[in-house]
Order: sequence, then C-alpha cells, then structure tokens
Amino acid sequence: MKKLLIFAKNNYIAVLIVIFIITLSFASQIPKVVIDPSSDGFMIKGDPEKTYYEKIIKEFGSDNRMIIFLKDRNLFSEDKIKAISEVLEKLEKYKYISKIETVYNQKNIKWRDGGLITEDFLDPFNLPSKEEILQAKRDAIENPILNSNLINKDGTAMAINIIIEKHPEIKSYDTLVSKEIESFLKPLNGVIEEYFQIGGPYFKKSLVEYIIKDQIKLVPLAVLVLFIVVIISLRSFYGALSPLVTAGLSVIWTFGFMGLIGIPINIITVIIPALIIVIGSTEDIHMISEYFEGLEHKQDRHFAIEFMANKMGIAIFLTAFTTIAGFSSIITNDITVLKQFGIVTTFGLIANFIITVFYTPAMLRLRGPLKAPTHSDRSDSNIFQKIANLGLKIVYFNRGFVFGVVVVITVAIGFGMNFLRINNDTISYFKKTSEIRLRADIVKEHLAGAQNFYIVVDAGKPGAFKNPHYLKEIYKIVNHLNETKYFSKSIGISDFIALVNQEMNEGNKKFYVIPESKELIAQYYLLFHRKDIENNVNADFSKANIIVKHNLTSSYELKNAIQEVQNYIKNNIDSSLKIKFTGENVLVNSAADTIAIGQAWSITLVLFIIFFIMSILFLNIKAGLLSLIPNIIPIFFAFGTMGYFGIDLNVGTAMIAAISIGIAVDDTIHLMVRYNSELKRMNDQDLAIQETIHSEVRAVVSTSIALTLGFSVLVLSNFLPVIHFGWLSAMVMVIALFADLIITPLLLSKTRLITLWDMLNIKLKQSVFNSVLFEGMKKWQIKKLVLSSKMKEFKEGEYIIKQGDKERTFYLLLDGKADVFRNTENGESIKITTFEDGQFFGEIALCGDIERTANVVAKTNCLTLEFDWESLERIRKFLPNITAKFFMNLSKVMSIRLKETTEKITKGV
Ligand SMILES: Nc1ncnc2c1ncn2[C@@H]1O[C@@H]2COP(=O)(O)O[C@H]2[C@H]1O
Repeated sequence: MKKLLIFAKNNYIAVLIVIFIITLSFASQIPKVVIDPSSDGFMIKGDPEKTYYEKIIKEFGSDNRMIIFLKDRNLFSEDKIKAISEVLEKLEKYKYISKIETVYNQKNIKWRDGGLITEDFLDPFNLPSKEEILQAKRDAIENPILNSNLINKDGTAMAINIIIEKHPEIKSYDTLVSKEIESFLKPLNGVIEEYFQIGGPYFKKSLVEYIIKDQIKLVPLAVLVLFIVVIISLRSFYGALSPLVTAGLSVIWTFGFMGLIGIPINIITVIIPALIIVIGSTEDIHMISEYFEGLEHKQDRHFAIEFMANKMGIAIFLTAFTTIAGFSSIITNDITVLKQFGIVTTFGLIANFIITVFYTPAMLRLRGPLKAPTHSDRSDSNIFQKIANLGLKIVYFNRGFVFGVVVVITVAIGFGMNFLRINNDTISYFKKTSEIRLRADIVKEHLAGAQNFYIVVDAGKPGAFKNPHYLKEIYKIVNHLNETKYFSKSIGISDFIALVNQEMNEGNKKFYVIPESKELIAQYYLLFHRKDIENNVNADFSKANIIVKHNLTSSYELKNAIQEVQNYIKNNIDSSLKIKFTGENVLVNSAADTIAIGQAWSITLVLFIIFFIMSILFLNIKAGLLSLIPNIIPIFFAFGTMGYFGIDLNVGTAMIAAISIGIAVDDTIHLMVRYNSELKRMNDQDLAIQETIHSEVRAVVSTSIALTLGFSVLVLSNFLPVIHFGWLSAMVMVIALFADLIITPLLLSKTRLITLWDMLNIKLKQSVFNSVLFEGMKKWQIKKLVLSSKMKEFKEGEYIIKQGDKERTFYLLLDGKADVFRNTENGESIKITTFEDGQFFGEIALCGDIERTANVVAKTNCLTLEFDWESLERIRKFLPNITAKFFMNLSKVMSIRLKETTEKITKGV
C-alpha cells in the first residue's frame, strides 16, 4: 500500500497521463450505454419458464398491450363516438399495431326477433340510428366477454385494447410508440371527459423518463452532499475537490464499463453513480486528512505525502475490501438486475480505489496545498468528545445491563422480520402518487385490471377443445376464477361457446353452459372468425388459453391467489390436462422467492468473508465474531422495521443487508486496529478503549454522517425500491454508529488483540529465539506466543516476583539479569540463582496454581515478557500445537531445575 502511494508520488506525471488515457478510453464506451425499461431484468436469469412463455405468446398473441381508457357520462352519444372513430382510424393505420379490440369491433352474438344475429356491435364510421346505438350499448354491457373487459357496468367507461408488435431492434421503441399514440388521441381533447393511455409502451416510456429524472436529480445532490461533508470535516476547498475528481473519474470508468459489457441502466443500476460518489469518498477523506496532518509537522509536499503513505496502513485497504465484498456478494443473486448491480458496483468501487490510490498522491505532488487548514475553532471536537464520553459512560455504567438492554431491543425490533413480505411487482415500484399508479387506479375502479396472466390448458391432442368434456373443464376453471375474490375477470374459450348456447336459447341465462353435443359445438364455432377466438384457443384446438385479469400489485397476493387456483385444479380438474400459469406478470412475480434466497445467500457470504478476514488478521476467531456483532444488530433493525412498517423485500431492499454490513464494518475495523495499537502502548484494556474511542470518534462519526446523508439522497428517487433502500441504509448507518460506539468497546474490553500485521513486523532479539522455552518451534509460532504476552520493564532493585504472592504469570527475560532469593523461616534471605536474558522464571506458580516460592529481583534494569495463564489458555484453544510444545519445554527446564536443586540439597547433606 505504502509503496503504491510513494510510487504514484514519484511518477506523478506518468500516473496522471495513464489515468487520463484510461479515462478517455472508458469515456468512449459511454455512448453504448442504454436505458432498459423492460421487466426482463426482474426475472430469473435463464429461467426455462421464460422460454415457455415466449412460445405461448407466439401461439396466443402478444401480451404487449396498451389500453386507451375512455370515461364519459355520455360515451355513446354520436359526437363522442365520432371523436373516438377518428382516433381508431389513425390507430388502424399505425404500422406497429397488430390488433385493436374495442367494444365496436367485437362480435355481438344475440338472439333477436326469433333469430340469431352475429355482427359487430357498432360500426363507428357508419353510425346507425340512436336507438340502435343504445341497443348495442346494452348488448355490450350484458355480454359477459366484454363486460368489465372493454366496457364497464353502466357504459360510462371503455377501453381500447391495442396489441403492439415487439421490435427490440428499434431504439427507444416504447417511447416512440407511446408518444405517437398520444398524438393520435388529440381528437378526444375537449370531447371525452377523461382519457389516457396505460400499459405496455406507456409504462416503459414512463420508466425511462423516471430513470433520467432520477439521474439528473440524484447525482448532483450526491456531489453536493459529499462536497459539504468534506468541506466541514477537512476544512479545505482543495480537500473537498479531490474526492469529487476521483468520484467523477470513477463514474466515467463505471459507465464506460457498462457500455463495454452491455449492462443497461435500469431502476436499480440507476443509483450506482450516486452510490460510488458517496461511498468512494471515504478513502479520499482519510488520505487527505493524513496529508494535512503531515503538513502540520512539516510544510513540505514530499514529506506530507510520505507521512500519509506511512499512515495508510492495513485499515484503509481492509475497509475498501470489506465494502467491495459487500457489493460483490450481490452478484450471486439470480435476478438479472441485482446481478448487474453487483457486477457494476464492484467494478466501480475497485476503480475508485485504484484511482484514489494513484491519483491522490500524484495530484498532491503536482499541486497539493502547502498549508494545512487552520482549525480556527475546536468546538466541533468538543462535540465529538462529548459523544465519546457519553458512549463510554453508557458502556461503563453496567456492562451486563447495557448488553442486556441492547439484546432486548434488538430482539424486539428484529421480531418484526416475521411480518416481512417479498414483492417483485413492477407496478408497485412506482410511488402511489405517480401518474402511472394514478392511471392504474382509475382503470381498476372501472374495468378489470390492467394486469393479466395466462392459464394455458394443454389437452395434448388436436381438436380436443371441440369436445364438450374439455370445454367443460375450462368452463369450471373460468367459473372458479370469477368466483374467487382475487381476480377481476377471466375469459376462456368456454365463454364463447356458452354465450352462443345462451343466445341460441333465446338469451336465457340458464343456458350459459357448454352443450352436451359435439355437433352443436362445431356449429357454434362456425359463427366465429379465427381472429375472434385466437387469444383463447390455438389453431388445432389442442390448447386453450384462459386470460386472467387482476389488480393485484404484490407478489405475495398473486402467489397466494395462484396457489389457491392450483389447488382447485388439482382437486377438481381432469388430471390428463397439462395446465401451466404464465405471463410476464407470473414470471416477474415468481422471481420474488429468488430475491429472498439470493439475499440470504449474499448476507451469509459477506458475513463469512468478514469473519474469515478478521479472524486471520487478528489470529483469533473471537475477533472475527466481534467484528460482526455490532454490524448484525443494524440488520435486525432494518428488517424488523420493514416488517413492522409493511415495507416489502424487493430488488432494492434486498441489497441493504449485504451492502451495509460491508460498509458499516469499516468503522469497527478502524476501532479494532486502533485498540490493538493502543493496547500495546498502554497495556491496560480500559485505558486503551478510552483512548481508542476518543481518538477515533471524529473520523467514525463524520464518515457515518457522510454515508447517512449520502444514502438519504436516494429518498428523492422516483422509485420506491430505491427510496426504501435509501432511508433504510441511512438508518442502518446511524444504528451501526451507535453499535460501534457502545457494543464494540463493550466487547473489546474483554479481548486482547494481536494483528497479523504485528506478527509480520515484530523484530525479536536472537536470544529470544534461542531460548529453551521456544525449542522446536517455528518462527511464526514463537511470534504468536510473544504477541500474546505483555512487555514489562523493571528498574534495578525492583521486585519482579514476591514470595508468597498468588498470581499465575511467568516471565521471559529479554534483557538484563535477575536474582532469585528465598526467605527462610528465620527471616534470612538465601540467594538461589541468577537468571540471564533468554531464561524464564515464575513457572511454579503458573503451573501449580500455588503461592510464589521465591522472590525474583531485578539485578540490573530488566526487560521482560509477561505471559499470563488466560492468554496461554486462549492460544491453547486456537493453536494447541504451540502450547503443547511450550509446556513441554517448560517441563524440561523444570526437571533440570529440580535435578539441580536435589543435587544441591544432597550435597549440603
Ligand atoms: N530452586 C530454584 N531453582 C531455580 N529457580 C527457582 C528455584 N526456586 C524458585 N525459582 C524461580 O523463582 C520463581 C518464583 O516464583 P514461582 O514460584 O512462580 O517460580 C519460581 C521459579 O521460577
């Protein structure tokens, strides 16, 4: 790390040129980035159900429908029909429309004046008499296929269903179609009371508009927030500029990367620039503030950069790593948009880290300020210190009690998780007040819902749906669908046959059933053109399709409803029929469970990565656990709150846990690393904690504020998943801060930490390695043992051990000499031996758990390592091999000492 920074400083011109060239090449890819409003991304990647669905829409017609909704008290007056007919004329000529369904052009099958008529309800271009129009209106309302589908119960609302061709090759196709259709609606202006388009292309056009609006709003706001926070915390304009430049460059790289590998902007990837700007800035802030600290020592760029490089230790690297781990865990999700989000953010944050590490020292070398900003008033630091004191007061008030309270609150809030629901419905991603939701609500009020899916019934043999048995099965399913409260309207091929049957029987509603005779059914079919029934039965009559319209806007409701229908089918319908539910709606919704599984998987992955790294770094499993606890608490809070407030788990909120753990753990790492170094310096756990909290509080609190504000910016998005993601992540940051200031010290105060870093850097005298105590051990094992001890100095004449004391520690003499004296019963003091460096003493009380058997006094100034029983116990659990060797060596020396003592005694005798 240090070498990289120094390298960038020394080769600053080359580094800046290379960054410039890379940036240019990424920038050249940006035009390739597209906005993707389709719902494909919300489905499961490579889902075989999707292939099935594509086959079905080829057979029964596209479900890329747009509805033009018309509402008027007098919808059937001549002038209104005229205006509508003008619109229809234009629509019919429009090249991208494959089919138009209106009340007018549907078949009116009616028993009238002793005979059956089958003709279109109305020809809007050639209007009949007023009475005849009103009769057509009544017929349409009575027609079960049309009612609530194309016309409402009292004939004041109508829908024009338009089936739009799919043209993925045309750029901005949906926006184009939606805009052109909007222009066709002009004749309705001032004539029809209320009219608008909804569904298909309009939905996608709105999505694109919202995505662009989001981008225009969120990015500058994120920049502003970042700028303000950095200016406040660094007190320097230049200091605030640098993170902005690195964030800007990272965003260019990231967009270029999206263009290069073909990942589009969608409602989830739209937040990436804002996120990179906010999250990426934390490293810059740390670096620049170290640079300024360097300047305070010496006003020289070289010196300040090197000072910064020296201070940029393992913490910076680790925190970047855990943050990236959090984001990259999202890649494991099977939902396309989430996978894409994971890939792009991982790239973006790695890019940001690289740019920061190279650009910042190079730029500081070129133009870095020569004066550190003066902290004119230190009142802010008082606030930080007050926060620190408060945190410490709470911790020391009563550790057990505080811990208990935290656990109780966490469990109580976490309990809300039981109410958590999963949702992946695209309409519910818009705000309730958005135009799109308002329009959907109006349609919902008057007609069967704008949402639909298909139930495909496959009999497996041609002509099956000319057979009364199979038609009756469809009839039963449709009947059941219309009876349940879940769906607003379902239409199957059975409806057409039943309707003709009813009209053949003089319109008697009792005859709205499937006739028993095959011949009769064959005759009935003759009344229809292929196009009249093509949505409901395929060309060879082997498959039937039930169109189910509904207003459900959440996955769990739809899932329950489908489940109910499936149960019905299982118990009541001929099991030789293959029945499948399909449709864009069903595919998107069935991906909901994948969201939950993906979410659980990414949390596990992040937790494991963090646990693994921290355990290795601190050579202690407990340290791994310890770094997780303060960061798991906020996750309980987030999911619990979601449960209580009815916020669903969706593509946005699913990411919160993994991402925020990755970010929140940064502060814990800073605290642990600092605690570790303070502990070495002070040798007192409580003092070390106090010092850690006091010195880190400023950085921890200000980065938390930056992140909280940064995430809060997302609340201004147009998409609910993004809004929820924003405020919940902001909440997680605040809670993680509290957890870090209270839980971390609480846990640390019970732990001794050693880092891998210490292990690698520790330099021991050769005499230590040669000590009998370490015989047969590898160098790293010796270091590990040494690091579990405390360094202690004694002045000449000072007692190291007092006879009769009860304590379980022992000493390795690193430097100096120490005498062993034993007090006899008659008050004399007999010298037993003198120890030199490399030798140890105090092993009797340590192993025997008895009183000290002699005094040990420093003969010269002594430097010792003190080992205590608890630390050795800890190592024994973690690395039993080392302790076994250690105690073997110990007993070897003890045997020799016993032998020598026995010899002395017998000689004396
Ligand atoms: N006879 C002895 N020979 C060598 N060392 C001794 C002898 N008696 C006591 N000591 C050391 O002096 C230490 C005093 O504290 P302990 O009894 O814990 O452990 C003792 C030994 O390490």
